[in-house]
Amino acid sequence: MMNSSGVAVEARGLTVHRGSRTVLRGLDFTVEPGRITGLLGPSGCGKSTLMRAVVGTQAKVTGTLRVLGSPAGHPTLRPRVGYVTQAPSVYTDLTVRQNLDYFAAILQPGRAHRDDRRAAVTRALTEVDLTSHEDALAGTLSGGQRTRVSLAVALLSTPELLVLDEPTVGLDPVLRRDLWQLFHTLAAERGTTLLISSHVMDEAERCHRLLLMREGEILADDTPDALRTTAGTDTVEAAFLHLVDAAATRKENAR
Ligand SMILES: Nc1ncnc2c1ncn2[C@@H]1O[C@H](COP(=O)(O)OP(=O)(O)OP(=O)(O)O)[C@@H](O)[C@H]1O
Repeated sequence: MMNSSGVAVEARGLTVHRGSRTVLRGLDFTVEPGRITGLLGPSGCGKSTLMRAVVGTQAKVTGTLRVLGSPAGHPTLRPRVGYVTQAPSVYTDLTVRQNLDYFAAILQPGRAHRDDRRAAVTRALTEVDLTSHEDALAGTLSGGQRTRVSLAVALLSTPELLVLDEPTVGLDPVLRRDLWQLFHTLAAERGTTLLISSHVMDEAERCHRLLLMREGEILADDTPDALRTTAGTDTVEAAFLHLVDAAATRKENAR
């Protein structure tokens, strides 16, 4: 269930401190439901921190952050929000199916749900195209395959919001393309909202909307087309650089 304003995520004055540093600085943004929003920016700009805040695992968060109509991290959001961290979280000594069986049993414990669990595991394996590897030990999989196991775990509960932290990093072009196809299928056919981080600017073109970040601030919140048009550039990467320069000039003039 979305909130009354039809927004999947809404942040107002979102600020996060890590150690003695202010890592996110009073961010205001929204994430549209049923769309793919890309969170792009250079390494260290705060993408993972923002995602951790959205899924409710980040400490020292101030401001307003509402997710699917509830405060971020609210217990009722657990089955509604899927989160895939940068490091794939799989048990290397279990097979692919055993990994999924294990997480399915946490989500839906008890004998009464055995058939539902089996169906959910089979569906998730199919979605990430790992059916042919279901009996392989996770420890013997490639990095990309492990990422897909993590993604399958996140898909077990058919989440309304899927938060993916650099899911395509280190993958070959074919796997990257296949994963992006899956993301678009999830948005189009299931109405899933996806928030996906990347520091690879060419992935920006695959998103419906973009949040461009730099040094804990949001430089732009728009569609790839609108960003290119406004900046008068051919690519989102060039638009990003244009925005960085404009922000630096504004700061300089404000001194
Ligand atoms: N535990 C911590 N204590 C203090 N500062 C931290 C901690 N973890 C991260 N930071 C700082 O917070 C900032 C944002 O980090 P974050 O991991 O959110 O960036 P990112 O954009 O996701 O980077 P990357 O693309 O490299 O994953 C960085 O400058 C980092 O040094």
